[in-house]
Amino acid sequence: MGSLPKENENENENGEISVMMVPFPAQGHLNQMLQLSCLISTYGFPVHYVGSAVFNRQAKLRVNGLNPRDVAKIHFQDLPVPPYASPPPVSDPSKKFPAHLQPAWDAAMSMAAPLADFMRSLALKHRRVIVIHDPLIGSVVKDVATIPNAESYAFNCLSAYCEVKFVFEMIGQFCPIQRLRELPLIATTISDGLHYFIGLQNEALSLRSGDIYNTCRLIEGQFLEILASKEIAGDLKSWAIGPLIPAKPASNSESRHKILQWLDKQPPRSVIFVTFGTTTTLTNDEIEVLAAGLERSEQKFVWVLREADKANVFDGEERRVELPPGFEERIRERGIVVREWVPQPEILAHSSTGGFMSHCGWNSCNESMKMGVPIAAWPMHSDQPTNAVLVTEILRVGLPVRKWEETTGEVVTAEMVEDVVRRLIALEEGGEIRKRAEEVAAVLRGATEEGGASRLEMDSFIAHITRQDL
Ligand SMILES: O=c1ccn([C@@H]2O[C@H](COP(=O)(O)OP(=O)(O)O[C@H]3O[C@H](CO)[C@@H](O)[C@H](O)[C@H]3O)[C@@H](O)[C@H]2O)c(=O)[nH]1
Repeated sequence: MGSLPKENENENENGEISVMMVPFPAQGHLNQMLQLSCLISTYGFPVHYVGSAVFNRQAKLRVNGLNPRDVAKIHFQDLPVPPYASPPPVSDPSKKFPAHLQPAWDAAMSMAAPLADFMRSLALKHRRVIVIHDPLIGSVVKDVATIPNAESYAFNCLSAYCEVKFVFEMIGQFCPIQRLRELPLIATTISDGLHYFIGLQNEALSLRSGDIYNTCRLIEGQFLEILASKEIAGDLKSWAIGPLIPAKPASNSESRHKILQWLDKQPPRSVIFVTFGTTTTLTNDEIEVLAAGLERSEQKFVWVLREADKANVFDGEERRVELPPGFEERIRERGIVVREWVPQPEILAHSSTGGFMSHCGWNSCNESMKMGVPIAAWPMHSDQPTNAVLVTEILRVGLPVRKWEETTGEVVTAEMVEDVVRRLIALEEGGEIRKRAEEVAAVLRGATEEGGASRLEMDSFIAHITRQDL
């Protein structure tokens, strides 16, 4: 274990409480945990962000929409993990789930012992230690049960709608929401390895003292109520405190990214932003279809063409994904393709961005909704098909590229891409969806400002963890 971190002077006010954050090692989870870390730190607590050196470095490097000054207040604690394989992602249309990340997740399980030492060291110095962990990695904090003045909370990085589907699937009971029953089991969209891994976390999850959700009660209230029911949550308290992504994303670099400079020159709401998170590897056929569809739509676009992350993003070169011959020359006047990491929240917040073709990872959904950008939903795996239904059918802030349950494998065509891009950017239908997206954005922004619904729940969580009952 590294040397114990120092705590800032401005943290004295609440110095009797120390908070430890334990993220699941994958980008879509690291950044939500970092956003929550920064929010908690504004209440004056020392916040320790705990993980392997590689994943802590990744979280810091890819700070997303957060103010670097706020991130600087977080104490990153590197814990040892054994070496693990970092193979390249697989491009297989029938297996979209990033099973190549499993070695990193398995290695993270060995953090339990050093993490327990760290918890104990904090527990000696503070009245109470609060451990906030991703439910996907709950077993590494199981020693919380042996420390009288420590308690743990699960921070759920999925939509409440998806959590409902997931929970009823896990307990094997009849899901009360018919639309969720119609969707394929989540277990069929993840790898067997992750399925087994999740099973390992469940026992430790029973130790938690409450649940935190990165969503807003004003848009997902009915699903949060199901999750809080006696049948599911017992007597556990829960708090919906999101979406955590700042409404005005801060820039994390000195210079303005070239995509933002390009967007500066485009008319308002004229550009579709196309990107599929950090766990998607498109097949060559999908790349061809997407390229042809974007070209035929005759709309402006920004396309981030990246492969899924490797288990160690610093390990070797990323494979360069190739486009159909001549594509980039033909679209030069109205499109831009990049292959590197981009400031996604800033791009979504740009006034020229009029739509977002997305795989519907929960971060992307939250970012898009908070910035008021309508979504063209092309889900790939895991929670994404469920999120796609949430945003297109329930919240009505997007259109499906395809209906997940009606198609399988390689069936998105260039015509489908062309059609959805036109409808979203150029046709009246898109205007109506945009209006709805702007309404939802106003609700979410209000909720996360001081005195708003999500911020009040955060205040309530803070009041709970600082209660005087020890
Ligand atoms: O060039 C890039 C690429 C990604 N991002 C950010 O990376 C995050 C990606 O997260 P998300 O949209 O949730 O997609 P995934 O990376 O695929 O996230 C995984 O984790 C999510 C949270 O559990 C799940 O909802 C997804 O299904 C799962 O694949 C977002 O914050 C993006 O803004 C960038 O800022 N720049």
